[in-house]
Amino acid sequence: MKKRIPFFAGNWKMNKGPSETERFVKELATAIVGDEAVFGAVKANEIEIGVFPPFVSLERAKSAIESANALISLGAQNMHWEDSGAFTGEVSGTMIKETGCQYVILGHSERRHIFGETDDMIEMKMRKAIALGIKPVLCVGETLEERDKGMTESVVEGQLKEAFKALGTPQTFEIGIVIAYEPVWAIGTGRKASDEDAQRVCAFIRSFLESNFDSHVAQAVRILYGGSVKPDNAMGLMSQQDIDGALIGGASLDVSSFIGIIKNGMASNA
Ligand SMILES: O=C(CO)COP(=O)(O)O
Repeated sequence: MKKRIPFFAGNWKMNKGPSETERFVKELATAIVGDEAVFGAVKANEIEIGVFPPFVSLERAKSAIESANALISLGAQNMHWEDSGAFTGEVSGTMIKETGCQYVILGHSERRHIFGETDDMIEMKMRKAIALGIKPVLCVGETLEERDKGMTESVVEGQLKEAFKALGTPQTFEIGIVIAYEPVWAIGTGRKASDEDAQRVCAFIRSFLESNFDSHVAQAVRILYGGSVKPDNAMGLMSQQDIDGALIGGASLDVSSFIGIIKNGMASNA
């Protein structure tokens, strides 16, 4: 039996402006509150549900969550490592904190590959988020080419080492750092990693935490899988020992499929 609280997190990417966000959060809240099993589990702190809207929709999401009393966590998809300054187009951690974010996704492969984010940038963001009390959801994962060359573990290990290089102590993790294993080739492709492959890499991440920090950290940190998660494949994933939830892109944009993932995932959380 896993002791960690399963986390079902919807990364909306560049979808849903403020009006659509408000509509969606209301609909999601109604679905959560209206489902006794789901709402009971959320209230008892047995599962966590989170949404990660675009920056401009965060404030609207926050007020919709509050007025619905639906116990939905809120996060941003990125942040800058400085508090303020001449960084045209950027948004700081202090700003997302002020809008009510408890979480921030850092190092998503779309940021790394499309926008050229480096391990150094991600490391600075990690440190800043933690200093501000925002929980990072650190994304790691290999490309198809790296996978085909048998480099999955070495790529993931390199990304973890870089992200945590200045965060030397187990105490750092007390804030509730989350790690998401997202193989790049599985994102938005409909080609989910097999349950066994996803489990193998998530177990590898846990062993990295054990050897670089301590066994308490390794047992406490939640490790999510992301990449083409859908209602019909959530059961197999959530029955894996080291997978504590999902970071969901496309299927989180629709209330019924998001709820479907949560329900199926809850049913099989080993
Ligand atoms: O990138 C993802 C979540 O961060 C996964 O996206 P999809 O669920 O659309 O494959």
